[in-house]
Amino acid sequence: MELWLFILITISFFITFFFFKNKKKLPPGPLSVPIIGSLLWLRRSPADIESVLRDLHSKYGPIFTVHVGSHPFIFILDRSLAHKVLIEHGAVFSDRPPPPPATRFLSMNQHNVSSSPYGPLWRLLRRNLISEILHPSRVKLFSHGREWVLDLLLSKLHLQSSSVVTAMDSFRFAMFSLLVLMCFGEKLGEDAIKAIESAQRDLLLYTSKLNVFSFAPAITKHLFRHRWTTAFEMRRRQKELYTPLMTARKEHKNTSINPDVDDPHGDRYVYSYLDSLLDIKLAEENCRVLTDDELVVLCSEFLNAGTDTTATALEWIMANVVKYPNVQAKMREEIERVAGDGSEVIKEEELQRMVYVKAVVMEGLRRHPPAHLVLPHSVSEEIVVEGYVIPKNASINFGVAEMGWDGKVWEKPMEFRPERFVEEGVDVTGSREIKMMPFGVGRRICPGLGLAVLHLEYFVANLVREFEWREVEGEEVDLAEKPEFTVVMKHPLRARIIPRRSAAARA
Ligand code: HEM
Repeated sequence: MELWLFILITISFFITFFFFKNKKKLPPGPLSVPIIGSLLWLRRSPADIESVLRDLHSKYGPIFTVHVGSHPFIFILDRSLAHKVLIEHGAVFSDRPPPPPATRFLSMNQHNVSSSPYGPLWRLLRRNLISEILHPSRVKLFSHGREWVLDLLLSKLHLQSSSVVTAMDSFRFAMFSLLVLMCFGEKLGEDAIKAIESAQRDLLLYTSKLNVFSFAPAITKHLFRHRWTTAFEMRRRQKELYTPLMTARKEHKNTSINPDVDDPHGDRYVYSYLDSLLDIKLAEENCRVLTDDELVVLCSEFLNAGTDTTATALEWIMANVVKYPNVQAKMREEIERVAGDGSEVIKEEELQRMVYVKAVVMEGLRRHPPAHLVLPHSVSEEIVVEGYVIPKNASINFGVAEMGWDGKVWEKPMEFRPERFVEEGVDVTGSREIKMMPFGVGRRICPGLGLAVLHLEYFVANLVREFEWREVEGEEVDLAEKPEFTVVMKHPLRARIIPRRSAAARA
């Protein structure tokens, strides 16, 4: 064959190949300008991004694509389509996109529940978390911990009751202390908990700075090297704080103490999340146990996943309780009817009979979901949805807030009306139909759903029983939002709290 003919055939082959390759019809979206478009997108604030997504939804419909670099981000803001992909095609849509290479150390190469690919490791870690810690029978074992933390929280609030309280810090600390107990099995002192909390938080807030590594990692890794080393140093600090706790638990495991009897420190020994992780053997990797770095990553995930999410939801709910005295009065009436007006705290069994308290919590999660998007999903194989190709390298996300605010399902969706859940309950798992999805739906649904709802009901009911929550004179509660790790109140809740019973009655 002549050389020129060979070259011509080769060129035609490549042109045809790329033509067909590029012909894949991705969901529609704005034209992307390489590099400049990506840089502009990366510079946007999270608040901006949400309003852009809303505009793109009205322009392009229920599913659309945004390109950052060569990476397609696909968004679904429509309830029925979300149901179709997350429930009907759940096995395909439950993967996670790989993190940028420069940040892989944060998840120890995806060796945790939230970032591991849909496969045997994820199944093992998730099943362990649910069956050993988050199953209702296990959650019950920590009721003493909830009473302990509630008592600390109420005592702290009582000390501030003559002045104005900014509640969020106390809420976050309470949720964190509870999770530390469930994670390490120990009731640590306030200073120790605070040290771990600040190490966690520093790293968590810093991770948003690592987003730059998603774009041209070969270059950004050198340009932003300082960010990488800072995050690395923060992880080292975290490990330093965890090490004595891990050592204590390993020693406990080796001394064959009967877990059903009291431990040498006088506290009841309760099997903790860390204990369950120490018992894991990775079948796919010669049955090895988890390394210390992997234990740090998994414990850190447990503490992060359940703290800000629950504390944020608690703050939003209490903000509405302060803003709407009629809601507070109805709760108060129900609490008294079910639990009497004795001096004890509300018991977890009593919550089951508090229909209105439960409705307030659900309405809070619908109107103010702590996460407006879920964690990014990806598909395990290329699939066509509504005539569009969803490629394997795409990150896929879902508009949680938009779904809970859909006027086709909810009358006056932006109003805070717990009554809607008294008349008719809702299935937040969305298995038949999605009406709201504050915890995601499908195979990656939040495994902490039950624990989070229990914590919210327990703390909301007891906070309302203990204090009357009032607006600060001249300061209307402002429900403006600000996206951080979760979507928090732009102006944190400040309230005047008046004890409903004397300190003597509490004692
Ligand atoms: C109000 C509180 C909470 C909210 C609103 C919430 C919300 C969410 C959401 C939206 C997701 C992502 C679902 C997806 O990717 O499709 C998620 C995942 C997750 N959550 Fe929660 N969460 C809360 C509390 C908790 C608690 C208390 C824990 C555990 C202690 C927890 C552990 C996790 C884990 C491990 C994942 C990853 C699941 C997986 O990838 O398989 N969350 N959560």
